[in-house]
Amino acid sequence: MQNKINILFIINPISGGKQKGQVPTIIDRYLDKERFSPNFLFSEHVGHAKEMAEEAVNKNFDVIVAAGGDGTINEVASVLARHNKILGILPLGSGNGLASHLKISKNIKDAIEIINKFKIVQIDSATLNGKFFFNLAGMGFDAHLSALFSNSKKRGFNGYFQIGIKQVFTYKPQLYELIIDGVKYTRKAFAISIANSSQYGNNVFISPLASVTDGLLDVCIIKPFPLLKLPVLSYVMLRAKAEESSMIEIIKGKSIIIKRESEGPVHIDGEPLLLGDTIEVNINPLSLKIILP
Ligand SMILES: Nc1ncnc2c1ncn2[C@@H]1O[C@H](COP(=O)(O)OP(=O)(O)OP(=O)(O)O)[C@@H](O)[C@H]1O
Repeated sequence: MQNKINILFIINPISGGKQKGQVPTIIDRYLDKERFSPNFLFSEHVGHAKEMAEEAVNKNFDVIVAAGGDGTINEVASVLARHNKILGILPLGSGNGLASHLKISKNIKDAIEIINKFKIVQIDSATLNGKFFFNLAGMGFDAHLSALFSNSKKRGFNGYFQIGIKQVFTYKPQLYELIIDGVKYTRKAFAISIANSSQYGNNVFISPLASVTDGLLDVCIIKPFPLLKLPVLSYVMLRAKAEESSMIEIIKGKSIIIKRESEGPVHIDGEPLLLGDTIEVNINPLSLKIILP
């Protein structure tokens, strides 16, 4: 008989605002144990999933499953991309942007079935000032919101929505200078998202035609807009119509430099970070092995 594959599940107990105590039991029930030998660890703080993933790759784990949202995936995948190991996803986050783009079911039993089938594909990753991201990074309103969200006790889609709706009334657009594959653009923007995948999560699309295997990033510039047009912007994103809308400009590229008015927050896969006024983003084509449907 072939050796079993050592697979580690790193579970974020707080992602998505749902209890995860039963998750190991459920995985144990549905995972193909002829093929896999499972282990389970819960993250205890920000950065812990990354530390555990580092330890695991040094201990012969070839597959690590991030059981959480985009932040958990980011911590685990940042390690796996460097070590050429395989990522699995159980989407148990609030937005689940990357998992939604990749059509990984949010039903845990179905998501485990995807792992059982063990189809491995390579996708692009990107770095922002040297830090990996896999779904979306951004600045402007997005980053402002994710900084507030991470300091609040609210989680889940409703949490995001409640904070977002208050902030949209007071946020002021910023001026940016962008150099995308050597071409210069000056734009005032409400937000700039740099998209590897198509969506923030919860089927809110910023770049509906984005591909995680095209070797390109989509720089999505949300132009300043009067508040009266907020429902239109919401419609555009929920109906995946950014390409047809005059409210969003999308420029594709591999190498992006953005100079902004001042230092401030950015977000990397939804997790906020304070950075200086110059941001550099690059794509790493087909650099992450991942289990996909
Ligand atoms: N035990 C813990 N206590 C507090 N924070 C944790 C713990 N374990 C992990 N974290 C942090 O929780 C944050 C949020 O995780 P994650 O992004 O997976 O969930 P989410 O925000 O609910 O989902 P999504 O990003 O898909 O919207 C990450 O920054 C992660 O580092």
